[in-house]
Amino acid sequence: MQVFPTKNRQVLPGISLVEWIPWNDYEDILLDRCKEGIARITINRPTKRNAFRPQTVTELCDAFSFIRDTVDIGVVLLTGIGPAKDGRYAFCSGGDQSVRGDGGYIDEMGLARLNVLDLQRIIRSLPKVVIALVAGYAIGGGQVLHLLCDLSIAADNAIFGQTGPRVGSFDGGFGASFLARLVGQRKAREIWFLCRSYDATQALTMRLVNAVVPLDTLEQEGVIWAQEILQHSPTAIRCLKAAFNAETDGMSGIQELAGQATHLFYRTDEGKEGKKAFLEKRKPDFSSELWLP
Ligand SMILES: CC(C)(COP(=O)(O)OP(=O)(O)OC[C@H]1O[C@@H](n2cnc3c(N)ncnc32)[C@H](O)[C@@H]1OP(=O)(O)O)[C@@H](O)C(=O)NCCC(=O)NCCSC(=O)c1cc(O)c2ccccc2c1O
Repeated sequence: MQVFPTKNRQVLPGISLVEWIPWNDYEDILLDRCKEGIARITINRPTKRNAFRPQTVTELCDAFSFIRDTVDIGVVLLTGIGPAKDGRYAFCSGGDQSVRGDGGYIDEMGLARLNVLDLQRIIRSLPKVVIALVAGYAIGGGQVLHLLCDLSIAADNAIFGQTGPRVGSFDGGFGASFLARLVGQRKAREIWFLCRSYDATQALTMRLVNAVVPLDTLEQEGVIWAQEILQHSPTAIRCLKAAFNAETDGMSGIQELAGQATHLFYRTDEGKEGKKAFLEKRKPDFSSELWLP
């Protein structure tokens, strides 16, 4: 992947606390990183209120995979570019209805896709912290994306809502069940059944977001939160994320948490002895290991 020359590109209003370095060339998104260990992904379709088409989602999946493999990045800020030419902001307005066909959203090959579901799982299982920075609309599948981020900071102009039952769609996965975990069954049913909009203060009250800040300080706040997280133990954070997921994500959540345990075990002398003995064609010697309480 190409690293471009330094150029601090602005995607939200306000002063940047870090220097963003463009990181890869995409059509629908912008991927930047800074030397402090933060990546920033920006949905860049302002004329559509940052709605996603299959290509947008493919690019987002690619960016998250790249971030996963970059060991000096610990936190990702996910946002939508703004303002649009009409002065309005959007985090993301969900699936691009203009390319919706029978069975999904039509990609360049003419295939109907719901590939945002893949993206949801990628964000969920990324062993790093993802923070949504929501300016303006987080609607439909865009509201679900913000929901799937570990933390969410809203600008004071943020508007959240579901439109599925109005536009003939629904997300019965994380979009319904994880929402209910966050805001409670009654509120989640209200959000989906009535398709109303909720402002940033209402979102904070129902615990849909962690904080509300002035629009001009949204990115700064995200960077400050990221910098605080980055001072802490990467292993503790990744195990905690897996532990939170295990509580809600069934067998795949347990798999993630167990994977972290295996990852740690492989780094111990005890774990290494098993492999070493196999390769040396001898019985493993675990006699120096203690059966700890
Ligand atoms: C987001 C809005 C409330 C903003 O309203 P506003 O009045 O500010 O702006 P406009 O409506 O005039 O929009 C400006 C401009 O953007 C276009 N646009 C906005 N949103 C979309 C969109 N989602 N798709 C395509 N285009 C969009 C709009 O047409 C205007 O274009 P012009 O050319 O006319 O200037 C409001 O725009 C709004 O309500 N948008 C639609 C929100 C919506 O219904 N989203 C889809 C929900 S369904 C979904 O997201 C979804 C996706 C999935 O992939 C799933 C997968 C699996 C399960 C479920 C899924 C799912 O539910």
